[in-house]
Amino acid sequence: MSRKIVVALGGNAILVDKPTAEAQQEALHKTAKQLVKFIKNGDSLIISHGNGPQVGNLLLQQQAAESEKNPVLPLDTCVAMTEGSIGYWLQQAMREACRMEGLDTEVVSLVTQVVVDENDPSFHNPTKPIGPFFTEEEAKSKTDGVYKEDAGRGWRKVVASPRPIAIEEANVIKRLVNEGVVTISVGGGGVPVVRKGMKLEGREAVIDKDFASEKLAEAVEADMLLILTGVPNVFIRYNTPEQKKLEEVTVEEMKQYIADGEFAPGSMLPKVEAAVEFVENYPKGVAVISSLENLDAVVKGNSGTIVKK
Ligand SMILES: Nc1ncnc2c1ncn2[C@@H]1O[C@H](COP(=O)(O)OP(=O)(O)O)[C@@H](O)[C@H]1O
Ligand SMILES: NC(=O)OP(=O)(O)O
Repeated sequence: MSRKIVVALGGNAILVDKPTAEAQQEALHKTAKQLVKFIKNGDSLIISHGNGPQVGNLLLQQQAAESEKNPVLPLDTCVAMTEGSIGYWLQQAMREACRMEGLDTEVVSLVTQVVVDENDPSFHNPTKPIGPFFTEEEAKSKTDGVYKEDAGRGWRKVVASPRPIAIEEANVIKRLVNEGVVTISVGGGGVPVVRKGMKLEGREAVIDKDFASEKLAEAVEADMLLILTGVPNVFIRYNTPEQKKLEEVTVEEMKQYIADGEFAPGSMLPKVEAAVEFVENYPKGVAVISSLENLDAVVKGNSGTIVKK
């Protein structure tokens, strides 16, 4: 049976070790070889991806070269730039992976605008980590914004991350999906915009790609929201001797684990919250959190952490 699958690619699908264009393209070629298995299986793929490391690096490059003739561009524009660059790498990789399997599937990436509330409290409380990791000492000497500790992995710049409300280009994405085109959209969470009468205005922020992917999954009425990250399953009591793998979990059970504080805010919590939100808002669908390495089993539908009504 053909399924509509929104797959949200996490950091390790794009940036494995080196942040060079070449290394990221190589990682995306490996990712595409895995993802093409869904297409071979007859499924429709609706792809989204993160941009946290890339958008932070782009800002640093701009700051390093700043002059009157070469000003630093606003963050919403930088999100659009990274959505474009990663989208380009990914559409090239997906097209090649399809051809290698004898498939002539069309692939397109779209710079997507995502509507947010201009009064979202996150504009006054930055939480979204971007760019490279620093030591505490390095971070405390920075003067270009707020730096916070990121889930035990080091210190990173943090920026506002409003919740997505609607995807401006949802209808065109749906049309492309219905025509059998593999779409790459809401990359980096999409460009944050607010509605001002007839106009859309960009806002300096980075939307969480898991929440934006959830909105995308609702918009296309996906059978599955698949969040791919660095672990094959979500765990409770993670990183302790009593850690336990979650396999099939109901929305109510997952909500209880969230309330018990089982998931780290900067890493696993947004994924679990996005999974719960999708199944609550679109109960016909399921949400799966797993890793690229585990994809063969996920394609068969019996692996990863599966959140169901
Ligand atoms: N409860 C948990 N269960 C599984 N992994 C967890 C948990 N808490 C934190 N993690 C870590 O969070 C990571 C996912 O967050 P992150 O790397 O920020 O996401 P992304 O893959 O989108 O870049 C996992 O690879 C794992 O190392
Ligand atoms: N925008 C976003 O959520 O990016 P990461 O997943 O790379 O943090």
